Amino acid sequence: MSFDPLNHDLLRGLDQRRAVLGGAWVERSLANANTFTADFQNFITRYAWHDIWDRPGLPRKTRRTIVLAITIALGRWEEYELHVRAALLGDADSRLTPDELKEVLMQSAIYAGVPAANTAFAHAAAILREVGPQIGYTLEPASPLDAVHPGVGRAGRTDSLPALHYSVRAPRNGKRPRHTVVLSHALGCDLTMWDGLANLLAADCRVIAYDHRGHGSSDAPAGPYAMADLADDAARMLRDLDTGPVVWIGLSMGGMVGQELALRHPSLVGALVLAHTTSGYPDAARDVWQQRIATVRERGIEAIADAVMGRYFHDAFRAAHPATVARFRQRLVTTDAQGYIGCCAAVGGIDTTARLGQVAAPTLVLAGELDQGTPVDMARTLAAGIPSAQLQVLAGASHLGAVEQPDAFAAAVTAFVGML
Ligand SMILES: O=C(O)CC1=CCC(=O)O1
Repeated sequence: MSFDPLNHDLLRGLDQRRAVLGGAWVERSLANANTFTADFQNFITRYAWHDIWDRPGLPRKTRRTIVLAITIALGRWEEYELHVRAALLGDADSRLTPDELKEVLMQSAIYAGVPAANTAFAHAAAILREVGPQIGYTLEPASPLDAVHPGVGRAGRTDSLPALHYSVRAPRNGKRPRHTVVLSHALGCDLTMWDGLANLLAADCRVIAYDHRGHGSSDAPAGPYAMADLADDAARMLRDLDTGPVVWIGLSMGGMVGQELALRHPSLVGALVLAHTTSGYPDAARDVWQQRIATVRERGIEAIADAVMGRYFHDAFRAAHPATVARFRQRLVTTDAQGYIGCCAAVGGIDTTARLGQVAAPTLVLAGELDQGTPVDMARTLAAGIPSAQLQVLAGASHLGAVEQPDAFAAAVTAFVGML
């Protein structure tokens, strides 16, 4: 067997170390080695940089994150600073943005303790001041009083009445929003039904979610309401928030409000996603809405809750996701009964079919293959009536398709929004 004079592990380790920490730092460290430290440098290059960092099982970015968290937890500030700098300046695939670094530090505050995170923030801020110009980042003054959870957004209420509770997520990329998107929930739900989609869209859009009157934390005035009232509510909120034309994404009742908003306030609607919704019910179904109102009035929302869950989610979903169903059921039965009844009247009375031709906004109509509340035929009527509408049917979805099939729903919405 021939003897290979090269120590491949050492050379591989050096390559990896250069890739993670930068060539200049590694050359300096090699040049500074001496009779006392050279063995140790050789050892860590092979064992840390080759044996561990060269393992393909985790992406380099994940390994960077692990090192940051551990050095914070151990208070190894020299090593931490080295890796913060390297993480911010690293290659495009493995570098951390300042916002991602912030998230690592926030999480470390919980797992390693606030004093450790305090020091970690101070060191990282000093490094950001230094490398900011290289990575296009400027530390600006900002008040902790203005800080909001980025996964929830800034909550607010309209000054005008009935007061509507809403949340606004700013685009996470810090740039001008690509669009302002409004998420409008179904009957008996609230704005939290949109959390997943809202956070996805907030990558580059301003995202507003709100509670309809009679729902969530919005006011519940005495009913009955008409769909025009709910659309005028939305218009009022959008004017308060100075949105200009929005991409309206509404599911079921939220889609009905979207239609009426586009008809009554066309300048506020740039595009529409009408999901699991209808432009009108046949007479028999209108009677069913009147029966539902009577039942809730006499016996409360609890009396209809199981039937509603049966329409919102199909059997297999209910069996596989009992906690999700329980959460939506709890939301439904804790909805203000007067507000719920008021909205049932608006939903039962929806009647836009004859006016759909006036909807000018580009529209995506989404239907659930298994939806019994608003069957696919109702979606076909919408798509046929709205001049620039396209129809997409989500296979295997029932009424709350956005909850049953969040990925398919999000894919359809993001593809549509991406084309606007
Ligand atoms: O409550 C239902 O059964 C279905 C429904 C109609 C309007 C809405 O938002 O959900």
